[in-house]
Amino acid sequence: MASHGNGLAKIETQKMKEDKIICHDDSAVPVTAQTEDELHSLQKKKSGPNTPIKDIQSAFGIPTTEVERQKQQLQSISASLASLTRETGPKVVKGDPRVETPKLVQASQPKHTAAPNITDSALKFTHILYNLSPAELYEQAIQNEKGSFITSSGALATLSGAKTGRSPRDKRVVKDETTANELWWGKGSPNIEMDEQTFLINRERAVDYLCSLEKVFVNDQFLNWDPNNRIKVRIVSARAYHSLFMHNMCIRPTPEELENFGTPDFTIYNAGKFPCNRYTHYMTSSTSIDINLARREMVILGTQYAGEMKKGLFSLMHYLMPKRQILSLHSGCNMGKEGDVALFFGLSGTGKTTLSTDHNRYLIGDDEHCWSDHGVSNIEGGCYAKCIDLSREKEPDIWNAIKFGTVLENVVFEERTRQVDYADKSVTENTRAAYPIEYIPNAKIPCVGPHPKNVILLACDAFGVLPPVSKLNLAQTMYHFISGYTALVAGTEDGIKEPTATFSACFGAAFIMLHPTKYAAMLAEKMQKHGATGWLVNTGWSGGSYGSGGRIKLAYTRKIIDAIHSGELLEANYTKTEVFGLEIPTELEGVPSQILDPANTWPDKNAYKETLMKLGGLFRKNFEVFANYKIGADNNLTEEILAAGPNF
Ligand SMILES: Nc1ncnc2c1ncn2[C@@H]1O[C@H](COP(=O)(O)OP(=O)(O)OP(=O)(O)O)[C@@H](O)[C@H]1O
Ligand SMILES: O=C([O-])CC(=O)C(=O)O
Ligand SMILES: [Ca+2]
Ligand SMILES: [Mn+2]
Repeated sequence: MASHGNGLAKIETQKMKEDKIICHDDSAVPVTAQTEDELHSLQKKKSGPNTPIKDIQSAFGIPTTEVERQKQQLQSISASLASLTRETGPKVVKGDPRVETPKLVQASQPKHTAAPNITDSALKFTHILYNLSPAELYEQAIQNEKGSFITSSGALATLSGAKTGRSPRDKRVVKDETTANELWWGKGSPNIEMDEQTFLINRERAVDYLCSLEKVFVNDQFLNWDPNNRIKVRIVSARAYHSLFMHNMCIRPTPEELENFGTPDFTIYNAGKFPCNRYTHYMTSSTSIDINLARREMVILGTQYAGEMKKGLFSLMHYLMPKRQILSLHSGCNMGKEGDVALFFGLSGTGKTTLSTDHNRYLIGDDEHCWSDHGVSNIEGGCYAKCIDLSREKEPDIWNAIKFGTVLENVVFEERTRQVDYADKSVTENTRAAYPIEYIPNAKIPCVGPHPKNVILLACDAFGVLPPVSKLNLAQTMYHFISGYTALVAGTEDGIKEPTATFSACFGAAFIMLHPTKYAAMLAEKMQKHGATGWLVNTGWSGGSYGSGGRIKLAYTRKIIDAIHSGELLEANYTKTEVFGLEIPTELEGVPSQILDPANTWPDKNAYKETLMKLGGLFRKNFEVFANYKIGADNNLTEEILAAGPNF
């Protein structure tokens, strides 16, 4: 070996035979790409109509009809985003500017012959990210939206900003000649009026904001699994978080359905954090959620809480469906192996999602349904579960649904491992997971079912005086449905910090559009016709009020619900409670008998009686406004309902 100056031997490469020339452990054929760009372009395969075609002129092999269709689709989006006050702009282009810059599909713009009033906004391009996939939305969120992270289970953690719940006091509905007569206005109603002109001002504000952005997200999706009553919705939003949330919560079109989507029936303009102008008439804060039924549009300004979109669409359904003799319901819904369907009504936090998600039954949906002459259908394509104190043991199906694709709102996680701490309320109590319904293993797809057999009214009674379960007759069911009692659990509605007794007609006064008695009459008619049994289940306190007693164990509530489904509870022995006159079972397998009657659980009997009377009084007072309304065609029913309230 030849020695060099530094004393080390020079390594000589031996001449080898052809097959031994290169010494490597890589048996694969090397890439054929000549440049890095070329290599990266190999990575992505072209797919369905969601991917913009690169260049119309050289769209080799793509039929002109496809080019035409894409153009039409873009023109439709362009029309959605058009200013109502200016003649030009924005120019909309499909695709992410950073990824697709040189070759984009562009809507043909109207020709302007040396327009003297040309503006900068008319010269600007707005890039449209149309029905992106969850993976693409993850990338968009992580690149552009602070507070977006992948958790250890693969979910996308996001922050909803200053608002971590809905803002019902900032909701406005346009009052015009039609809606003035059709909708429920005034005391107790969720519909606070605004005029058409103000709506247009807010609409323009949202559209201008959205078009001023480099890119906006557009989702074209469906509501309602009943094919005869499907509604096409378009959601225009500023954040990937919003786009992924709605991707999960609305029904996802197949590529074929998307191709033939056409014009939407309803459009949401979600400007997120961009506020409304408080000098505008009717505006009382910098948040505004505006519904215009005639224009089939909704505008969101000054809140990024995604639940506003979900519940805004639910309000729309509460208007559209009753017109077709279909009852819209703020309820969960599941079905047993024998095809027995149960509805779970209840206000926020009472257990609709938790109790309709049941390993032994098929999940039809967790929150919003329709009941037509053909049975029930889910309005949505996903679930929106509370996740405060979520545990794998108590709620395994929800736990397992929190994986890739799921939006996790406002949760706290360990900095490095990204392990979520579901007990942490640092951001809010109202932490939420939004996931597609098929993430629940026993989801029933399509999400439809036969007529309900059981109608379960859930109340989270913070007073601790309502029994864990009572069997209701029809009049009692209607009384409690119209009352819509619960103790609102902190957080879902902005500004409410601890449980307080609330009454919310139809268990959803924030979303109904017509007078509560209209929905109640439809429910009574349907329950009677299909022989459904009503139940009142208290998922709240036992052994004392909030502060002294404790919340009824979820395991006991599940046993109660099981006994309702199986028919076992119908066969039980019953006694009647004082004041509310509720039929309560004396025994129920798996549940300690002494908790079935709340009178037995309170250490202080006088305190119990006092609290019971107090709640009875609150029910009475609340019902006064309904005393003058007739429910359905039958006068007897109205009287029976009035008599079904507390008696003392
Ligand atoms: N006995 C019980 N029954 C039902 N839920 C209980 C019970 N005890 C505690 N909980 C908890 O109460 C919460 C019920 O919330 P859930 O998400 O089911 O409400 P929801 O009715 O679906 O509300 P929303 O309409 O806001 O989605 C869950 O966090 C659940 O774990
Ligand atoms: O809308 C929300 O934020 C959550 C929800 O389901 C409800 O409040 O009923
Ligand atoms: Ca829910
Ligand atoms: Mn709800």
